[in-house]
Amino acid sequence: MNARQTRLNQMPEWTALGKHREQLGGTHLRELFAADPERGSRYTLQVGDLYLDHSKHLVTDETLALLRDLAAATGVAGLRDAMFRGEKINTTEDRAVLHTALRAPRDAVIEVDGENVVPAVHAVLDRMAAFSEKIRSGEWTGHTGRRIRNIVNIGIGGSDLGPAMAYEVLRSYTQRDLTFRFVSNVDGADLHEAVRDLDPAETLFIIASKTFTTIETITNATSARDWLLTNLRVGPDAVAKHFVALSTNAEKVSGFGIDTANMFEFWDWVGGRYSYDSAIGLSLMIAIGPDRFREMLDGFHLVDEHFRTAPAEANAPLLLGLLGVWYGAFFDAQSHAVLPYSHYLSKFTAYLQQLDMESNGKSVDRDGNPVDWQTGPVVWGTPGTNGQHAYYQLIHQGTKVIPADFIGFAKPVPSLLAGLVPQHDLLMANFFAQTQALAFGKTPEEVRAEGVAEELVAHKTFKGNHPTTTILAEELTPSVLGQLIALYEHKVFVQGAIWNIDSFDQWGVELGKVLAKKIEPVLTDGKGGEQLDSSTATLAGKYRTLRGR
Ligand SMILES: O=P(O)(O)OC[C@H]1O[C@](O)(CO)[C@@H](O)[C@@H]1O
Repeated sequence: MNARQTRLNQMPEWTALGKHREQLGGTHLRELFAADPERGSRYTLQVGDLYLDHSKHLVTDETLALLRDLAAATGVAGLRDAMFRGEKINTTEDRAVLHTALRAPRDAVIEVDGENVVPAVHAVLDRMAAFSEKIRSGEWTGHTGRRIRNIVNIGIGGSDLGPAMAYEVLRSYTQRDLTFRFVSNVDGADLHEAVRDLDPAETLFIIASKTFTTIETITNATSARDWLLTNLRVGPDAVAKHFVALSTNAEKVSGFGIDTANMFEFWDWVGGRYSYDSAIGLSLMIAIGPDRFREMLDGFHLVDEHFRTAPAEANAPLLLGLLGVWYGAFFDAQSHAVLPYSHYLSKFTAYLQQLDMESNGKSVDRDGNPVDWQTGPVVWGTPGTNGQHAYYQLIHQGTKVIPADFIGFAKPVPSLLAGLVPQHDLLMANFFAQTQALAFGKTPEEVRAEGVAEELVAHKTFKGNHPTTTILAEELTPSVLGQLIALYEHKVFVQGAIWNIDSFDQWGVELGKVLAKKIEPVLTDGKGGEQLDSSTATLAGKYRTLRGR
Protein backbone atom coordinates (compact mmCIF):
# COMPACT_ATOMS: atom_id res chain seq x y z
CA MET A 1 0.00 0.00 0.00
CA ASN A 2 1.52 3.31 -1.03
CA ALA A 3 1.90 5.89 1.70
CA ARG A 4 -0.34 8.86 1.09
CA GLN A 5 1.69 11.81 -0.10
CA THR A 6 -0.35 14.66 1.37
CA ARG A 7 -1.99 14.63 4.77
CA LEU A 8 -5.78 14.68 4.62
CA ASN A 9 -6.24 18.11 6.13
CA GLN A 10 -3.65 19.62 3.80
CA MET A 11 -5.34 18.44 0.64
CA PRO A 12 -6.89 21.16 -1.50
CA GLU A 13 -10.16 19.19 -1.56
CA TRP A 14 -10.28 19.34 2.25
CA THR A 15 -9.54 23.07 2.27
CA ALA A 16 -12.27 23.61 -0.33
CA LEU A 17 -14.74 21.80 1.91
CA GLY A 18 -13.69 23.99 4.86
CA LYS A 19 -14.31 27.15 2.85
CA HIS A 20 -17.63 25.81 1.62
CA ARG A 21 -18.64 25.05 5.20
CA GLU A 22 -17.94 28.68 6.15
CA GLN A 23 -20.09 29.89 3.26
CA LEU A 24 -22.89 27.55 4.27
CA GLY A 25 -22.80 29.03 7.78
CA GLY A 26 -26.11 28.49 9.53
CA THR A 27 -28.15 27.86 6.36
CA HIS A 28 -31.28 26.11 7.54
CA LEU A 29 -32.89 23.04 6.02
CA ARG A 30 -36.03 25.15 5.78
CA GLU A 31 -34.18 27.41 3.34
CA LEU A 32 -32.69 24.52 1.37
CA PHE A 33 -36.12 22.93 0.94
CA ALA A 34 -37.72 26.26 0.05
CA ALA A 35 -35.08 26.87 -2.62
CA ASP A 36 -35.62 23.49 -4.28
CA PRO A 37 -39.13 22.06 -4.36
CA GLU A 38 -37.75 18.79 -5.79
CA ARG A 39 -35.22 18.27 -3.01
CA GLY A 40 -37.27 15.57 -1.25
CA SER A 41 -37.31 13.39 -4.36
CA ARG A 42 -34.00 14.48 -5.89
CA TYR A 43 -31.82 13.67 -2.89
CA THR A 44 -32.70 9.98 -2.87
CA LEU A 45 -31.17 6.70 -3.99
CA GLN A 46 -32.60 3.24 -4.57
CA VAL A 47 -30.25 0.33 -3.90
CA GLY A 48 -31.86 -3.07 -4.16
CA ASP A 49 -34.77 -2.91 -1.74
CA LEU A 50 -33.40 0.06 0.17
CA TYR A 51 -34.74 3.54 -0.51
CA LEU A 52 -32.42 6.17 0.93
CA ASP A 53 -33.49 9.76 1.50
CA HIS A 54 -30.62 12.13 2.25
CA SER A 55 -32.54 15.32 1.57
CA LYS A 56 -32.62 16.22 5.27
CA HIS A 57 -28.86 16.69 5.39
CA LEU A 58 -26.99 19.97 5.68
CA VAL A 59 -25.67 19.71 2.16
CA THR A 60 -26.16 21.26 -1.25
CA ASP A 61 -25.26 19.95 -4.69
CA GLU A 62 -21.95 21.74 -4.26
CA THR A 63 -21.27 20.06 -0.91
CA LEU A 64 -21.87 16.65 -2.42
CA ALA A 65 -19.65 17.39 -5.38
CA LEU A 66 -16.84 18.61 -3.09
CA LEU A 67 -17.20 15.51 -0.93
CA ARG A 68 -16.95 13.30 -4.01
CA ASP A 69 -13.82 15.23 -5.00
CA LEU A 70 -12.39 14.35 -1.59
CA ALA A 71 -13.23 10.68 -2.12
CA ALA A 72 -11.47 10.78 -5.49
CA ALA A 73 -8.42 12.56 -4.10
CA THR A 74 -8.09 10.12 -1.20
CA GLY A 75 -8.25 7.09 -3.48
CA VAL A 76 -11.38 5.45 -2.04
CA ALA A 77 -12.18 3.62 -5.29
CA GLY A 78 -8.63 2.30 -5.62
CA LEU A 79 -8.61 0.92 -2.10
CA ARG A 80 -12.09 -0.55 -2.63
CA ASP A 81 -10.91 -2.36 -5.75
CA ALA A 82 -7.84 -3.61 -3.90
CA MET A 83 -10.10 -4.99 -1.15
CA PHE A 84 -12.35 -6.79 -3.64
CA ARG A 85 -9.27 -8.21 -5.43
CA GLY A 86 -8.01 -9.76 -2.18
CA GLU A 87 -4.98 -7.52 -1.70
CA LYS A 88 -3.60 -7.30 1.82
CA ILE A 89 -5.07 -3.92 2.69
CA ASN A 90 -5.04 -4.72 6.42
CA THR A 91 -1.39 -3.76 6.54
CA THR A 92 -0.75 -3.95 10.29
CA GLU A 93 -1.83 -7.59 10.29
CA ASP A 94 -0.67 -8.27 6.73
CA ARG A 95 -4.07 -9.71 5.79
CA ALA A 96 -6.52 -9.54 2.95
CA VAL A 97 -9.99 -8.18 3.77
CA LEU A 98 -12.40 -10.40 1.94
CA HIS A 99 -15.72 -10.61 3.73
CA THR A 100 -17.17 -9.87 0.28
CA ALA A 101 -15.96 -13.35 -0.81
CA LEU A 102 -18.26 -14.90 1.82
CA ARG A 103 -21.27 -13.95 -0.26
CA ALA A 104 -19.80 -14.24 -3.74
CA PRO A 105 -21.61 -16.61 -6.11
CA ARG A 106 -20.25 -20.14 -6.59
CA ASP A 107 -18.65 -19.36 -9.94
CA ALA A 108 -16.80 -16.25 -8.78
CA VAL A 109 -13.01 -16.28 -8.69
CA ILE A 110 -11.33 -14.35 -5.87
CA GLU A 111 -7.71 -15.12 -5.13
CA VAL A 112 -5.67 -14.77 -1.97
CA ASP A 113 -1.98 -15.62 -2.40
CA GLY A 114 -2.79 -17.14 -5.80
CA GLU A 115 -5.58 -19.42 -4.55
CA ASN A 116 -9.26 -19.05 -5.41
CA VAL A 117 -11.07 -18.90 -2.07
CA VAL A 118 -14.63 -19.16 -3.38
CA PRO A 119 -14.83 -22.99 -3.61
CA ALA A 120 -13.80 -23.30 0.05
CA VAL A 121 -16.42 -20.71 1.06
CA HIS A 122 -19.17 -22.70 -0.65
CA ALA A 123 -17.87 -26.03 0.66
CA VAL A 124 -18.25 -24.71 4.23
CA LEU A 125 -21.69 -23.24 3.44
CA ASP A 126 -22.76 -26.64 2.10
CA ARG A 127 -21.50 -28.41 5.24
CA MET A 128 -23.28 -25.85 7.41
CA ALA A 129 -26.48 -26.42 5.41
CA ALA A 130 -26.28 -30.22 5.81
CA PHE A 131 -25.63 -29.89 9.55
CA SER A 132 -28.43 -27.31 9.98
CA GLU A 133 -30.90 -29.62 8.27
CA LYS A 134 -29.89 -32.47 10.57
CA ILE A 135 -30.59 -30.34 13.63
CA ARG A 136 -33.81 -28.87 12.21
CA SER A 137 -35.18 -32.29 11.25
CA GLY A 138 -34.16 -34.00 14.49
CA GLU A 139 -31.81 -36.40 12.70
CA TRP A 140 -28.86 -35.20 14.81
CA THR A 141 -29.39 -36.44 18.34
CA GLY A 142 -27.54 -35.85 21.59
CA HIS A 143 -25.43 -38.41 23.43
CA THR A 144 -28.46 -40.07 25.02
CA GLY A 145 -30.33 -40.28 21.72
CA ARG A 146 -32.67 -37.38 22.40
CA ARG A 147 -33.37 -34.78 19.74
CA ILE A 148 -31.54 -31.43 20.00
CA ARG A 149 -34.00 -28.67 20.91
CA ASN A 150 -31.72 -25.98 22.36
CA ILE A 151 -28.84 -24.25 20.63
CA VAL A 152 -26.48 -22.13 22.73
CA ASN A 153 -23.96 -20.01 20.84
CA ILE A 154 -20.93 -19.13 22.96
CA GLY A 155 -18.75 -16.37 21.54
CA ILE A 156 -17.98 -12.69 22.05
CA GLY A 157 -17.57 -9.58 19.89
CA GLY A 158 -17.92 -10.54 16.26
CA SER A 159 -18.50 -14.16 17.24
CA ASP A 160 -21.63 -13.16 19.16
CA LEU A 161 -23.04 -9.82 18.09
CA GLY A 162 -23.72 -10.77 14.46
CA PRO A 163 -25.60 -14.05 15.01
CA ALA A 164 -27.36 -12.68 18.12
CA MET A 165 -28.48 -9.56 16.23
CA ALA A 166 -29.53 -11.43 13.08
CA TYR A 167 -31.42 -14.05 15.09
CA GLU A 168 -33.51 -11.25 16.62
CA VAL A 169 -34.00 -9.52 13.28
CA LEU A 170 -35.20 -12.70 11.57
CA ARG A 171 -37.07 -14.16 14.52
CA SER A 172 -40.27 -14.43 12.55
CA TYR A 173 -38.47 -16.77 10.12
CA THR A 174 -37.10 -19.10 12.81
CA GLN A 175 -38.08 -22.70 13.45
CA ARG A 176 -40.36 -22.45 16.45
CA ASP A 177 -39.60 -25.78 18.13
CA LEU A 178 -35.97 -24.81 18.67
CA THR A 179 -34.69 -22.52 21.43
CA PHE A 180 -31.70 -20.26 20.81
CA ARG A 181 -29.51 -18.55 23.39
CA PHE A 182 -26.41 -16.41 22.97
CA VAL A 183 -23.78 -16.30 25.71
CA SER A 184 -20.90 -13.84 25.56
CA ASN A 185 -20.12 -12.28 28.94
CA VAL A 186 -17.41 -13.87 31.09
CA ASP A 187 -19.69 -13.01 34.01
CA GLY A 188 -20.91 -16.50 34.88
CA ALA A 189 -24.43 -15.11 35.25
CA ASP A 190 -24.75 -15.01 31.46
CA LEU A 191 -24.20 -18.76 30.99
CA HIS A 192 -26.11 -19.58 34.16
CA GLU A 193 -29.24 -17.77 32.98
CA ALA A 194 -28.89 -19.21 29.48
CA VAL A 195 -28.82 -22.87 30.54
CA ARG A 196 -30.74 -22.97 33.83
CA ASP A 197 -34.01 -24.07 32.20
CA LEU A 198 -32.43 -26.25 29.50
CA ASP A 199 -32.17 -30.03 29.43
CA PRO A 200 -28.51 -30.89 28.71
CA ALA A 201 -29.58 -34.04 26.83
CA GLU A 202 -31.26 -31.76 24.27
CA THR A 203 -28.67 -28.98 24.16
CA LEU A 204 -26.05 -28.22 21.51
CA PHE A 205 -23.27 -25.73 22.24
CA ILE A 206 -21.77 -23.85 19.32
CA ILE A 207 -18.39 -22.49 20.35
CA ALA A 208 -17.70 -19.54 18.07
CA SER A 209 -14.23 -18.05 18.14
CA LYS A 210 -12.05 -17.05 15.24
CA THR A 211 -8.86 -17.48 17.25
CA PHE A 212 -10.19 -20.01 19.77
CA THR A 213 -8.02 -18.29 22.37
CA THR A 214 -10.44 -15.60 23.58
CA ILE A 215 -10.51 -16.00 27.34
CA GLU A 216 -14.20 -15.17 27.80
CA THR A 217 -15.29 -17.73 25.22
CA ILE A 218 -12.94 -20.49 26.31
CA THR A 219 -13.95 -19.96 29.95
CA ASN A 220 -17.66 -20.12 29.11
CA ALA A 221 -17.12 -23.12 26.83
CA THR A 222 -15.25 -24.94 29.61
CA SER A 223 -18.05 -24.21 32.08
CA ALA A 224 -20.64 -25.33 29.53
CA ARG A 225 -18.77 -28.61 29.01
CA ASP A 226 -18.60 -29.19 32.78
CA TRP A 227 -22.30 -28.36 33.13
CA LEU A 228 -23.21 -30.81 30.38
CA LEU A 229 -21.02 -33.70 31.52
CA THR A 230 -21.94 -33.27 35.18
CA ASN A 231 -25.66 -33.03 34.56
CA LEU A 232 -25.78 -35.84 32.04
CA ARG A 233 -23.46 -37.94 34.27
CA VAL A 234 -21.42 -38.98 31.24
CA GLY A 235 -17.78 -38.95 30.15
CA PRO A 236 -15.99 -36.69 27.67
CA ASP A 237 -17.06 -38.80 24.67
CA ALA A 238 -20.46 -37.03 24.97
CA VAL A 239 -18.79 -33.80 23.84
CA ALA A 240 -18.85 -34.92 20.19
CA LYS A 241 -22.65 -34.85 20.05
CA HIS A 242 -23.13 -31.62 22.01
CA PHE A 243 -20.29 -29.32 20.92
CA VAL A 244 -19.36 -27.92 17.55
CA ALA A 245 -16.80 -25.21 16.83
CA LEU A 246 -16.66 -22.27 14.43
CA SER A 247 -13.08 -21.18 14.04
CA THR A 248 -9.99 -20.59 11.94
CA ASN A 249 -7.84 -22.51 14.46
CA ALA A 250 -8.20 -26.30 14.10
CA GLU A 251 -5.34 -27.00 16.49
CA LYS A 252 -6.92 -25.11 19.40
CA VAL A 253 -10.35 -26.58 18.63
CA SER A 254 -8.98 -30.08 18.85
CA GLY A 255 -6.97 -29.13 21.98
CA PHE A 256 -10.25 -28.13 23.62
CA GLY A 257 -11.65 -31.60 22.92
CA ILE A 258 -13.91 -30.87 19.97
CA ASP A 259 -13.48 -33.22 17.03
CA THR A 260 -12.39 -31.16 14.02
CA ALA A 261 -14.97 -33.13 12.03
CA ASN A 262 -17.43 -30.95 13.98
CA MET A 263 -15.62 -27.73 13.17
CA PHE A 264 -16.85 -25.24 10.59
CA GLU A 265 -13.99 -23.28 9.20
CA PHE A 266 -13.38 -19.71 8.15
CA TRP A 267 -10.23 -17.82 7.32
CA ASP A 268 -7.91 -15.08 8.56
CA TRP A 269 -9.10 -12.76 5.78
CA VAL A 270 -12.48 -12.55 7.53
CA GLY A 271 -12.40 -9.95 10.31
CA GLY A 272 -14.33 -10.89 13.46
CA ARG A 273 -16.76 -7.99 13.06
CA TYR A 274 -17.28 -8.90 9.40
CA SER A 275 -17.89 -12.57 10.05
CA TYR A 276 -21.50 -13.42 10.76
CA ASP A 277 -22.08 -14.37 7.11
CA SER A 278 -19.28 -16.96 7.48
CA ALA A 279 -19.42 -20.15 9.58
CA ILE A 280 -20.00 -17.80 12.53
CA GLY A 281 -23.59 -17.64 11.27
CA LEU A 282 -24.23 -21.35 11.95
CA SER A 283 -26.71 -20.71 14.79
CA LEU A 284 -28.59 -18.31 12.53
CA MET A 285 -28.63 -20.82 9.70
CA ILE A 286 -30.07 -23.48 12.01
CA ALA A 287 -32.70 -20.97 13.13
CA ILE A 288 -33.85 -19.71 9.72
CA GLY A 289 -32.77 -22.59 7.48
CA PRO A 290 -30.15 -22.69 4.71
CA ASP A 291 -32.41 -21.21 2.03
CA ARG A 292 -33.16 -18.08 4.03
CA PHE A 293 -29.49 -17.81 4.97
CA ARG A 294 -28.57 -17.87 1.29
CA GLU A 295 -31.18 -15.19 0.58
CA MET A 296 -29.43 -13.07 3.17
CA LEU A 297 -26.06 -13.67 1.49
CA ASP A 298 -27.59 -12.63 -1.83
CA GLY A 299 -28.69 -9.39 -0.17
CA PHE A 300 -25.13 -8.74 0.98
CA HIS A 301 -23.83 -9.50 -2.49
CA LEU A 302 -26.29 -7.15 -4.15
CA VAL A 303 -24.92 -4.22 -2.14
CA ASP A 304 -21.32 -5.39 -2.64
CA GLU A 305 -21.87 -5.18 -6.37
CA HIS A 306 -23.55 -1.81 -6.04
CA PHE A 307 -20.62 -0.47 -4.01
CA ARG A 308 -18.11 -1.90 -6.47
CA THR A 309 -19.75 -0.64 -9.65
CA ALA A 310 -22.13 2.27 -9.03
CA PRO A 311 -20.89 5.70 -10.08
CA ALA A 312 -19.92 8.03 -7.26
CA GLU A 313 -23.10 10.15 -7.60
CA ALA A 314 -25.30 7.08 -7.07
CA ASN A 315 -23.15 5.08 -4.69
CA ALA A 316 -24.99 4.71 -1.39
CA PRO A 317 -22.17 3.50 0.91
CA LEU A 318 -19.94 6.22 -0.53
CA LEU A 319 -22.59 8.85 0.13
CA LEU A 320 -23.23 7.72 3.71
CA GLY A 321 -19.50 7.55 4.41
CA LEU A 322 -18.94 11.04 3.03
CA LEU A 323 -21.78 12.52 5.05
CA GLY A 324 -20.19 11.14 8.22
CA VAL A 325 -16.82 12.63 7.28
CA TRP A 326 -18.53 15.99 6.60
CA TYR A 327 -20.21 16.20 10.01
CA GLY A 328 -17.18 14.95 11.94
CA ALA A 329 -14.75 17.34 10.32
CA PHE A 330 -16.81 20.45 9.73
CA PHE A 331 -19.61 20.35 12.33
CA ASP A 332 -17.61 18.74 15.13
CA ALA A 333 -20.19 15.95 15.41
CA GLN A 334 -18.90 13.43 17.93
CA SER A 335 -21.55 10.78 17.62
CA HIS A 336 -23.91 9.11 15.20
CA ALA A 337 -27.30 7.72 16.18
CA VAL A 338 -28.86 4.70 14.49
CA LEU A 339 -32.57 4.59 15.27
CA PRO A 340 -34.49 1.64 13.85
CA TYR A 341 -38.28 1.72 13.83
CA SER A 342 -38.54 -2.04 14.07
CA HIS A 343 -38.54 -4.00 17.25
CA TYR A 344 -36.74 -6.78 15.41
CA LEU A 345 -33.76 -4.47 14.99
CA SER A 346 -33.31 -4.08 18.75
CA LYS A 347 -29.72 -5.38 18.63
CA PHE A 348 -28.86 -3.74 15.32
CA THR A 349 -27.14 -0.67 16.76
CA ALA A 350 -25.15 -2.77 19.25
CA TYR A 351 -23.90 -4.78 16.28
CA LEU A 352 -22.99 -1.60 14.40
CA GLN A 353 -21.08 -0.33 17.42
CA GLN A 354 -18.48 -3.05 16.97
CA LEU A 355 -18.54 -2.79 13.20
CA ASP A 356 -17.96 0.96 13.22
CA MET A 357 -16.12 1.70 16.46
CA GLU A 358 -13.72 -1.26 16.40
CA SER A 359 -12.99 -0.49 12.75
CA ASN A 360 -12.59 3.26 12.83
CA GLY A 361 -11.74 4.03 16.47
CA LYS A 362 -8.15 4.82 15.49
CA SER A 363 -5.87 7.81 16.03
CA VAL A 364 -2.87 7.01 13.86
CA ASP A 365 -2.90 6.82 10.10
CA ARG A 366 -1.79 3.87 7.99
CA ASP A 367 1.83 4.98 8.36
CA GLY A 368 1.61 5.29 12.13
CA ASN A 369 1.44 9.10 12.23
CA PRO A 370 -1.06 10.71 14.61
CA VAL A 371 -4.13 12.00 12.82
CA ASP A 372 -5.28 15.52 13.46
CA TRP A 373 -8.77 15.06 12.13
CA GLN A 374 -11.72 13.26 13.63
CA THR A 375 -12.06 9.56 12.95
CA GLY A 376 -14.93 7.22 13.86
CA PRO A 377 -17.91 8.57 15.79
CA VAL A 378 -19.54 7.17 18.89
CA VAL A 379 -22.34 5.03 17.46
CA TRP A 380 -25.41 4.64 19.61
CA GLY A 381 -29.17 4.22 19.55
CA THR A 382 -32.06 1.91 20.32
CA PRO A 383 -35.39 1.27 18.61
CA GLY A 384 -36.94 4.62 17.81
CA THR A 385 -40.21 4.97 19.65
CA ASN A 386 -38.63 3.95 22.94
CA GLY A 387 -35.88 6.48 22.35
CA GLN A 388 -38.46 9.19 21.72
CA HIS A 389 -39.51 8.90 25.36
CA ALA A 390 -35.94 8.85 26.63
CA TYR A 391 -33.09 10.65 24.87
CA TYR A 392 -34.70 12.31 21.83
CA GLN A 393 -35.15 15.45 23.96
CA LEU A 394 -31.39 15.97 23.74
CA ILE A 395 -31.34 15.42 19.98
CA HIS A 396 -34.15 17.94 19.47
CA GLN A 397 -33.17 20.67 21.92
CA GLY A 398 -29.69 19.86 23.25
CA THR A 399 -26.48 21.56 22.17
CA LYS A 400 -24.91 18.70 20.22
CA VAL A 401 -24.84 17.91 16.53
CA ILE A 402 -26.03 14.29 16.21
CA PRO A 403 -26.55 13.01 12.68
CA ALA A 404 -28.99 10.10 12.79
CA ASP A 405 -30.12 7.23 10.59
CA PHE A 406 -33.80 6.34 10.71
CA ILE A 407 -34.59 2.83 9.44
CA GLY A 408 -38.17 1.73 8.85
CA PHE A 409 -40.34 -0.69 6.86
CA ALA A 410 -43.60 -0.30 4.97
CA LYS A 411 -45.03 -3.69 5.89
CA PRO A 412 -45.20 -5.08 9.40
CA VAL A 413 -43.80 -8.51 10.03
CA PRO A 414 -46.78 -10.89 10.38
CA SER A 415 -48.19 -10.50 13.85
CA LEU A 416 -50.76 -12.21 16.01
CA LEU A 417 -52.32 -8.78 16.41
CA ALA A 418 -52.54 -8.06 12.66
CA GLY A 419 -55.83 -6.47 11.70
CA LEU A 420 -56.80 -5.64 15.27
CA VAL A 421 -55.29 -2.19 15.74
CA PRO A 422 -53.35 -0.36 13.00
CA GLN A 423 -50.17 -0.38 15.10
CA HIS A 424 -47.76 -0.30 12.20
CA ASP A 425 -49.10 2.95 10.74
CA LEU A 426 -48.79 4.53 14.17
CA LEU A 427 -45.19 3.34 14.44
CA MET A 428 -44.35 4.70 11.00
CA ALA A 429 -46.19 7.98 11.59
CA ASN A 430 -43.76 8.50 14.47
CA PHE A 431 -40.87 7.54 12.20
CA PHE A 432 -41.74 10.19 9.62
CA ALA A 433 -42.74 12.79 12.22
CA GLN A 434 -39.41 12.63 13.99
CA THR A 435 -37.24 13.31 10.95
CA GLN A 436 -39.63 16.10 9.97
CA ALA A 437 -39.43 17.70 13.43
CA LEU A 438 -35.66 17.30 13.54
CA ALA A 439 -35.20 18.93 10.15
CA PHE A 440 -37.68 21.78 10.26
CA GLY A 441 -38.26 22.37 13.95
CA LYS A 442 -40.72 24.98 15.13
CA THR A 443 -39.96 28.69 14.99
CA PRO A 444 -40.69 31.16 17.82
CA GLU A 445 -43.28 32.75 15.52
CA GLU A 446 -45.06 29.43 15.11
CA VAL A 447 -44.98 28.90 18.85
CA ARG A 448 -46.37 32.40 19.53
CA ALA A 449 -49.10 31.88 16.94
CA GLU A 450 -50.35 29.05 19.15
CA GLY A 451 -50.89 31.55 21.95
CA VAL A 452 -48.01 30.32 24.10
CA ALA A 453 -47.06 32.72 26.94
CA GLU A 454 -43.99 34.77 26.02
CA GLU A 455 -41.85 33.37 28.86
CA LEU A 456 -42.34 29.85 27.47
CA VAL A 457 -41.67 30.61 23.82
CA ALA A 458 -37.93 29.86 24.00
CA HIS A 459 -38.62 26.58 25.79
CA LYS A 460 -41.14 25.45 23.21
CA THR A 461 -39.11 26.48 20.18
CA PHE A 462 -37.41 23.74 18.17
CA LYS A 463 -34.32 24.97 16.33
CA GLY A 464 -34.49 22.10 13.84
CA ASN A 465 -31.70 21.70 11.25
CA HIS A 466 -30.73 18.30 12.70
CA PRO A 467 -29.48 16.06 9.90
CA THR A 468 -30.98 12.63 9.28
CA THR A 469 -30.88 9.87 6.69
CA THR A 470 -34.07 7.89 6.16
CA ILE A 471 -33.73 4.29 5.01
CA LEU A 472 -37.04 2.74 4.01
CA ALA A 473 -37.73 -0.76 2.67
CA GLU A 474 -40.87 -2.71 1.93
CA GLU A 475 -40.26 -5.48 4.45
CA LEU A 476 -37.58 -6.76 6.81
CA THR A 477 -36.56 -9.94 4.96
CA PRO A 478 -33.29 -11.93 5.15
CA SER A 479 -32.16 -10.27 1.93
CA VAL A 480 -32.94 -6.79 3.26
CA LEU A 481 -30.93 -7.54 6.40
CA GLY A 482 -27.96 -8.55 4.24
CA GLN A 483 -28.36 -5.38 2.20
CA LEU A 484 -28.42 -3.20 5.31
CA ILE A 485 -25.36 -4.79 6.87
CA ALA A 486 -23.33 -4.56 3.65
CA LEU A 487 -24.39 -0.92 3.33
CA TYR A 488 -22.93 -0.14 6.76
CA GLU A 489 -19.84 -2.29 6.23
CA HIS A 490 -18.95 -0.33 3.12
CA LYS A 491 -19.83 3.00 4.68
CA VAL A 492 -17.29 2.22 7.42
CA PHE A 493 -14.80 1.24 4.72
CA VAL A 494 -15.25 4.55 2.89
CA GLN A 495 -14.63 6.55 6.03
CA GLY A 496 -11.53 4.58 6.98
CA ALA A 497 -10.19 5.06 3.45
CA ILE A 498 -10.66 8.83 3.60
CA TRP A 499 -9.24 9.13 7.11
CA ASN A 500 -6.29 6.99 5.96
CA ILE A 501 -6.59 4.56 8.87
CA ASP A 502 -6.51 0.76 8.97
CA SER A 503 -10.17 -0.14 9.54
CA PHE A 504 -9.43 -3.83 9.86
CA ASP A 505 -7.14 -4.17 12.86
CA GLN A 506 -8.10 -3.70 16.54
CA TRP A 507 -4.91 -3.29 18.55
CA GLY A 508 -6.76 -1.10 21.04
CA VAL A 509 -8.42 -4.11 22.66
CA GLU A 510 -5.12 -5.80 23.53
CA LEU A 511 -3.83 -3.80 26.50
CA GLY A 512 -6.86 -4.46 28.71
CA LYS A 513 -6.57 -8.20 28.00
CA VAL A 514 -2.90 -8.25 29.07
CA LEU A 515 -3.56 -6.23 32.23
CA ALA A 516 -6.53 -8.43 33.22
CA LYS A 517 -4.21 -11.44 33.20
CA LYS A 518 -1.87 -9.64 35.60
CA ILE A 519 -4.68 -8.45 37.89
CA GLU A 520 -6.47 -11.80 38.18
CA PRO A 521 -3.86 -13.38 40.58
CA VAL A 522 -3.95 -10.23 42.71
CA LEU A 523 -7.70 -10.72 43.18
CA THR A 524 -7.53 -14.46 43.66
CA ASP A 525 -4.37 -14.94 45.76
CA GLY A 526 -3.45 -11.39 46.75
CA LYS A 527 -0.15 -11.78 44.89
CA GLY A 528 1.53 -9.08 42.79
CA GLY A 529 -0.44 -6.07 44.08
CA GLU A 530 2.78 -4.13 44.62
CA GLN A 531 3.25 -3.95 40.85
CA LEU A 532 -0.03 -2.10 40.38
CA ASP A 533 -0.62 1.64 40.46
CA SER A 534 -1.99 2.90 43.79
CA SER A 535 -5.58 3.30 42.55
CA THR A 536 -5.83 -0.19 41.07
CA ALA A 537 -4.00 -1.73 44.06
CA THR A 538 -6.39 -0.05 46.52
CA LEU A 539 -9.41 -1.11 44.49
CA ALA A 540 -8.13 -4.69 44.31
CA GLY A 541 -7.62 -4.65 48.09
CA LYS A 542 -11.14 -3.32 48.62
CA TYR A 543 -12.49 -6.04 46.32
CA ARG A 544 -10.69 -8.75 48.30
CA THR A 545 -12.07 -7.39 51.57
CA LEU A 546 -15.62 -7.28 50.19
CA ARG A 547 -15.12 -10.79 48.85
CA GLY A 548 -14.12 -11.91 52.35
CA ARG A 549 -10.53 -12.80 51.45
O1 LIG B 1 -13.69 -14.71 17.58
P1 LIG B 1 -12.66 -14.46 18.61
O2 LIG B 1 -11.27 -14.80 18.15
O3 LIG B 1 -13.00 -15.19 19.89
O4 LIG B 1 -12.63 -12.92 18.92
C1 LIG B 1 -13.73 -12.26 19.45
C2 LIG B 1 -13.61 -10.77 19.33
O5 LIG B 1 -12.44 -10.33 20.01
C3 LIG B 1 -11.83 -9.29 19.24
O6 LIG B 1 -10.71 -9.80 18.63
C4 LIG B 1 -11.34 -8.16 20.08
O7 LIG B 1 -12.19 -7.84 21.11
C5 LIG B 1 -12.88 -8.90 18.22
O8 LIG B 1 -12.36 -8.26 17.13
C6 LIG B 1 -13.47 -10.23 17.93
O9 LIG B 1 -14.67 -10.14 17.23
